[in-house]
Order: sequence, then structure tokens, then C-alpha cells
Amino acid sequence: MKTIMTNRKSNILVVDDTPASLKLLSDLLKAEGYEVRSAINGELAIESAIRNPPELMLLDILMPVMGGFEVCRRLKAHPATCQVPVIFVSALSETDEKVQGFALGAVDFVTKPYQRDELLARVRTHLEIVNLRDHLEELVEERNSELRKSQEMLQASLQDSMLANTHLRTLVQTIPDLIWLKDPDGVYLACNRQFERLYGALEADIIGKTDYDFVTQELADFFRRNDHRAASANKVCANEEWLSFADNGYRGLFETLKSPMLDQNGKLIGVLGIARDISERKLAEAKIQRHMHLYAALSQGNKIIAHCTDEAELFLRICRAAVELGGMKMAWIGLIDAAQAKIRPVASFGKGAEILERLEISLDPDSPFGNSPTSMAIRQESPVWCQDFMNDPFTAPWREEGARAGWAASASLPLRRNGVVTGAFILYADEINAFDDAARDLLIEMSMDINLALDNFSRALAQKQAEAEIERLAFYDPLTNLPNRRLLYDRLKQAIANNARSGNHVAALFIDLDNFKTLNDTRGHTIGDLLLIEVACRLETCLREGDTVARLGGDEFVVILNGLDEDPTHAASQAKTVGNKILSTASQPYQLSGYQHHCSASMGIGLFRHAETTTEEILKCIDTALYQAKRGGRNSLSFYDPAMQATLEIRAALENDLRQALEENQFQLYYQMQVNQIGQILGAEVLIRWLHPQRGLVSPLEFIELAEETGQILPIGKWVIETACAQLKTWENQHRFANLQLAVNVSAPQFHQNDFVEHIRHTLQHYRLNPERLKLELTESLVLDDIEDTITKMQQLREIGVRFSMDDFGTGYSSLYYLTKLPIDQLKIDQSFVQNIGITQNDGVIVQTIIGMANNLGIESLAEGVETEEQRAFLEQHGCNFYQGYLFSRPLPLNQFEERFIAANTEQSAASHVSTGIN
Ligand SMILES: Nc1nc2c(ncn2[C@@H]2O[C@H](COP(=O)(O)O[C@H]3[C@@H](O)[C@H](n4cnc5c(=O)[nH]c(N)nc54)O[C@@H]3COP(=O)(O)O)[C@@H](O)[C@H]2O)c(=O)[nH]1
Repeated sequence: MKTIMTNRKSNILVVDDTPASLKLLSDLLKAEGYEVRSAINGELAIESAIRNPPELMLLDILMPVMGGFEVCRRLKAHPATCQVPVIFVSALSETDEKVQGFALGAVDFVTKPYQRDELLARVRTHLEIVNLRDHLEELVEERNSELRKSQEMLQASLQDSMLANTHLRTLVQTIPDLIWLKDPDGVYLACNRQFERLYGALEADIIGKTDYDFVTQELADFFRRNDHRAASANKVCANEEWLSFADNGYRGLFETLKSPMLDQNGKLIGVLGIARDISERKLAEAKIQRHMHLYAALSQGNKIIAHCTDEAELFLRICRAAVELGGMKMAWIGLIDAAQAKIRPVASFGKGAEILERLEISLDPDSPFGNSPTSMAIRQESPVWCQDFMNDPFTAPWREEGARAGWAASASLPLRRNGVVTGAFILYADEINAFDDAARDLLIEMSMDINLALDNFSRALAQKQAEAEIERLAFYDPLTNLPNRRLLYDRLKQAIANNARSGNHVAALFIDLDNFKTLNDTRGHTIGDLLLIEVACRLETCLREGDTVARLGGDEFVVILNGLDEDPTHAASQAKTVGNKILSTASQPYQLSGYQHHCSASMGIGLFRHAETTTEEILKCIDTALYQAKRGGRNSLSFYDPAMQATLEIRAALENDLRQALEENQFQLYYQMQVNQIGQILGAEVLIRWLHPQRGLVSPLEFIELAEETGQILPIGKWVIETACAQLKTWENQHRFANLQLAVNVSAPQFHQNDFVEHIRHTLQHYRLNPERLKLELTESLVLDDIEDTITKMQQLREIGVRFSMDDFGTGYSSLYYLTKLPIDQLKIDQSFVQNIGITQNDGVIVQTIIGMANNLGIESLAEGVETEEQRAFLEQHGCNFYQGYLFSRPLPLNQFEERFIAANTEQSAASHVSTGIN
């Protein structure tokens, strides 16, 4: 209990209009230790009390202006003073007056004159009462304040609880998850709004029912099993389940948590279920997973690219990474097949890869298979994403296969090599819309990495090719790709060394094409090159592995045959067999850019086995043998003969001299008469002679071929024609020679010169010569070299009157076909047949046949090389019209020919005189 006694001095206001009374009372109270204020009238008393309310007032009643009752009334009416206890101290002592005073709120009444002790006792008592009252009031106030506080707290707690309840309700209703409560029997106790959507019913209609009232038995069983699981495990159990909503048909994957609910005693009172839609999260997770996979594939791709040196391996491993790490169903790489305007698969991996074999993807937009996503990606040079493979209008032709393989989406990314689109990287996913922005970025990066690798491959390939090319140029002939001279030397050295050890022979075959120069000069180098390429191929087909064929240059090839027999005879026979095979193969007709060419080859062979033989020596030997073969007639082979070496050296010197012969006027024409059946000289064949300053008269047999090979035949041939024409002109002006004709030999290179016709025409015009007196002798091989060119030129010359004789007839192809096509005037039966008349029956028959052929075609026949009367008689007997040969005359210098002609004419005219009787 709080003490009511205080040490403080109580504050008392004393009011009395009598100053003495006022002082007496004040002093009395002061003496008791009170703090005393005094007021001399009612107004001052009120003012003082209101300003500073006293704890007790001693108030006189009878005062002028305002009596004590009025003062008391006013004080009780004022809020500041209404509580101040008032003790009337008055001379009035009537009960009524006291009653009035108490009615006005006084607490006591002391009658004057008062007893000091009584007054003080009353003052003390009232002051105590005041104290008690104040204390009580304080206690009451304290209590009230506590009550107020607890009321406020109660109020606040009530409000909190109401708010919490509202929040809880709002929370449960607002939460996007499905929430429900079931009792242990599976009967619903409560659910939220989301759950109402699931069953399409209000909570009120759900409560009291079970899952069996809303879903299939199977699904309800499933739910029950999970309820039981949570209940028996006595802990939260989670599971994933697909739920379909009754309100809008939405179906999604939910993660469901089931918590057992227990009462205070731990008894199961139900199961709380919360289901959260995790479809989007799952999709997002799947997406991230896909990206992670693709990222892994990309990283793996980078590793593969860093390590792979082979393009095919790279493609396969990239496809494999896209499937195994990138989560793709299938991946493949196709390259553009420009010739067929198609995409050719070169690598694939994954499900459905086998389909590619029968898959047709065209690049032609007009083709039914030309608008696939891949075709478009390649044409547009940018990726094409097909997010719904089975419903994309452009995938129709491939949908059936795609369905079998489970393709739901596809990506086609163009691949570039050095910036040029050369193919595509194609991937199939088993999900629609599998290629979102992030997946696209990763795949684009992957394709760019492949491009980078392709660029690197190209660079490496180019480098390799450049190195190979450098080696090829150093060791191989660029035209035929055969080993060149340098490599041949190496191989020869090696072959000699190897075979010397084993005791075997090595054969070196030097092959030279006959008349190659003519082909080159007449048909041009391009055709010549084609022939060389073809010959190189054919040579390779004749050899075994381990043998070598090399091109030395021009039309010269060398073959090395290894491991021939130890016995030289046997080895020679082996070499000869291969040599003949080569010659036979080389002489088959060639198709050179639509032009058919016949050609033959000559071959020189040498056999070696001594380690000390040098390559230079070998080449020199086989070169000699080759020359020998050529001398012996083309299209033949010859083994090395040391005696030939000397001849070759002479030939080299001759070649040198030949260059100056024309300039130094060393050539001369000889004339060999041609006669008819009655021995009349009709003309002559002009035959060139070389009056060599040191060697004397050189036969054309020794230098014509050389001149042909070196090209000297062109100026020499021109000189012969011009000299012959000049001679004809001279004769034209001399009556007795005026009718003579001259036959001029024309070489193949000469005839096939572009300006040959023009040259003849010009020469005839120059000498104003009758063209019929000029007869050009062409050989069969010349004609067949280039039959079209020959026909054209012969016809052009025939039109101006020039005549033609087919020289050496019977030694070549003797084709009846070309005889009918060419404007030939004369067949010249080769002397080899003529000279065998009477010796071999065959040649006699051939001669007869040629004459018969000529007669049938209305062509003259002239037999050359007639040496005996028997031959002449035989020829005459079988209808040959004209003859030439030693029987009549050898080729003669001009003056001798003219003398012989004059003499013969003189004889003939004498004979005709005798026969006609003229003298
Ligand atoms: N392109 C040119 N070729 C020419 C020219 N001059 C000659 N030749 C060719 O040279 C080859 C050899 O000629 P040649 O040594 O003059 O021999 C000719 C005659 O002398 C020879 N002949 C003539 N009659 C007989 C004979 O009875 N017996 C015999 N053993 N030889 C004889 O025949 C050669 C003539 O041959 P052909 O030309 O086939 O009529 C020779 O191939 C010449 O063609 C020239 O200017 N240009």
C-alpha cells in the first residue's frame, strides 16, 4: 500500500475579511508547519485558488462584496478548484447555514471562535482526507490506466487475430497452389479456390466427398496411395502428377506435397495436400537442360575441331556430339553436289540416319524435293528453323520418314568453306519448338566453328597441295604427270643398284612417237598435248607395278623394267615382249578432241645390270637404239648396238650442216624421167640432192627425215617447188620441152602447213604456169594424217588444175575409201613391189591389184623402181600406163636429163620416120 504521509508542507489558503482573524489563523497554521497563503476577500481568494489550487481552503462566510458561500460555489464550479476541500470558518453556527455550506461542497464547518486544537485537528484530518483522496485517485487512475491498457491490448489482439484470420483465408485463397485437407478416410474437409477449379466444384460441394466422386478410379487410387504414404511415413511426402482442370481443360504437371495432420495427442486427424503447377518450371528446366546439352555438344565440338585433321572424321564426330551430348535425335552433314543440284549426305549419327540413303533433297526450287528447310537454308545462305516438323508445309515429302524417326523440329544451318556455302549441318529434335533463341545461338556458334574448321582444312589442303605441286613440278612432268627426267635418273640409278645386287637385268626402253612433230605443226600444240597425255596413259597400262614410265620431254618417253631375268637372252625376250606390247598399244587409233589420229612409235631398248653403269650412259645407249629403230622403219623396236653410236654422231653433224645448206645454195634438183608404155618421156620426178662441201653428194634418204624432224623441210620443200616451177617455165619457153610435166615430192609437214595451197597458187601465178604440168606426190601416211585437211587442200589445188600422184602406194593403208574421196590422178606403185615382180608371187599379185584398182577408179598407174625389161613387160601386160626406174634412167642433173630427153625424142622421131617411111 502506498503511504499517504508525505513530508511536504501542505498548502493552505486562508480567506477572511478581518485582517486580524486572517493573521491569527495564518500564524496558527504556519506554526504547525503549513505553507499558508491568505486572501482578504472572496475575489482575491478565487483568483489565488484558481492560479494555484491549494490543498485546503479555510473560508470565512461573512465577507463584504462576496460572501464565503458564493466563493465556495464559484470554486466548486471551476474545474481547477472544484476538488479543493473547503472548510468554512465562520461565526455562523446555524444548522441551516451549515447545511447550505455542505450543500455548496464544503467539507467542514468550524465555528468562530474556534478551538486551536480542534481547528488544527480538523485541518489535519481534511488534509489527510485530501491526501487519502488524492492517493485513492491515483490508485484509481493507475488501475484505470492498467484497465485501459489491457483493454487496448485485448482490442488490438482481437483485431490482430481477426486480421490474421482474414490474411490466412486470403492467403489460402490467393495462393496459386492447390490446397486441401482430407480426413484419414480421404474425405475432404476444406480446399481453396484453386482446388475448386480442379474439380470444377465449390468448396461446399467438395467437402464431405472423396476423390472417387470426381476422378477415375485409377487416379483416385493413386491419390489415396499417396495420402496413405504420407500418413504412414508420418512426414511430408512429395510426388509429381499430371492434373487436368475441370474448369478450362488445362493439364499440367504438379508437384504435390502431402503432410500428415496430427492432434495434440499425436493422433492422425487428416492429410494436408498442397499441389504446385511445375509445368513451366519443368519446361524451363528442360530448356536449360537442352541448352546445357547443346553447350556440352558445342564444347565437345570445339575439342573435336581442335584435334581432327580429317574432314570426314570431323563431320562424323560433330554429328555424334550433337546427338550424344547435345540431346538431338539425329544430326547429319550434307555437301552440295553441284553437278546434280543435290545435297549429298557425308556424315550422320542418330535415330533415322539410315533414312538419309533414300532421302532426296534437291537444290532446284522447281523440284518437288527442292524446298526442304535444308534446300532453303543453302539457297538463302542462312539458318532455317523448322519448329514443328510434322506440320510445316515445307516438310511434306519427308514427313512420313520423320514421323518414324520421331523428328519434331529441325534446324538447317548452312556450312561455309572460305565464305562460300558448300553444305549444311542439319539437326532433328524430338520436341516441337526445341530451337529457342539460346539454342539457335549455340547451334549457330557450332556451325561457325565447323566453318572455321573447314577453312583450316582448306588452308591445310592448299598448303599440302602446294607442297605436293612443288614436289610434282620438281619430279613430275606437268602435262602427263609421269616422272620427269630428274626422277627418271633417280629411278634408273636405284634400279641399276637394286638389280645389280640381285643379279637381275634392268631394261630401259626409249620410246619416241613417229611423226609427232607433224601432228604438232599441223594440228597445233593442244592436240599434240592430248596425244602425249593419252600415250602416257597407255604406257602405264602396259607396265607392272614397280616399273617406271617417265617423260623426258617432247614425244620422248623412257620405261624402266625391273627384275628381268639373269640370263641376258631371256631378259631381252622379256623386254621385247613388253616393248611390242607398248608399240601395239601406242599404234591404236586416238580420238583427240573429235579428231581421229593414227600414230606409231619407235623404241630403243637397252639391257643393264652393272652397278657402275651411269644413267647418262644408259640414256645414250637407248637413244642410239631408238635411232636405229627409226632407221629400220618406224613402228619398230631395236636393241642397243654400239655401232649405231657412230652413225648418230654423224647424224648430229649433218643436222648442223643442214641449217646452212639452203643459204649456201648446196641443194640441187635431179630429174628422173617418167615414160609411157611406148617409152615416150612425159616428164620427170624431181629428186633433191645435197652437194655437201665435205661429204660430196648426200642422198635425200640421209637428210629428208632429218629435215622433217627439225622443220628444215619447210624452207627446203618451198625451194624444191619454186625451182621445179621455174624449170617448167623455162621449158615452156623452149618448144621441145614445152609439154614436160614435173612430179614434186611433198612432205607431210610441208603439205599440212596452213599456207601450203596459197604458196602453190602464188608460185604458179608468179611463173604464169599451166598448173596441169605440176604433179604433187603425196604419201599415204601424209594423206591419212589428217584426212579432212588433205581433202580440202587437194580439192582447192585440183580446182586450179594441179595434179596429184599417190606415192609409195601399197605400203600403207591402201584404203579404197580414201581413194574415192581424194582427187587423185595417179597411183604410184611402190618400187618394193615392182622389184619383187617375178620373185615373190605375192608382190606380183599386189601390183596387179593396184593396177586394177587404178583402172577401175579411172586413175593412171605409174610403177616406180622399174629396173628390168621383165618388170616393165609384166607391168605393161597388166595394164600399167607409166613407168619410172633405172631401166629408163637414173635421176640426173638437169642438163643430162635434157640431153637424154633430146636424144630420146630424136630417136623416137627417127623411129617414127622409119616406121612411117619418112627420112
Ligand atoms: N620431200 C621430198 N622428198 C624427196 C625429195 N627428193 C627426194 N625425196 C625423197 O627421198 C627419198 C629418196 O630419194 P632418192 O634417193 O632420190 O631415191 C629416188 C630414186 O632415186 C629411187 N629410184 C628411182 N628408180 C629406181 C630404181 O629403178 N631402182 C632403185 N633402187 N631406186 C630407184 O627411188 C626414189 C624415188 O622415190 P619416190 O619419191 O618414192 O618416187 C625418196 O623417198 C624421195 O621421195 C624432195 O625434193 N622432197
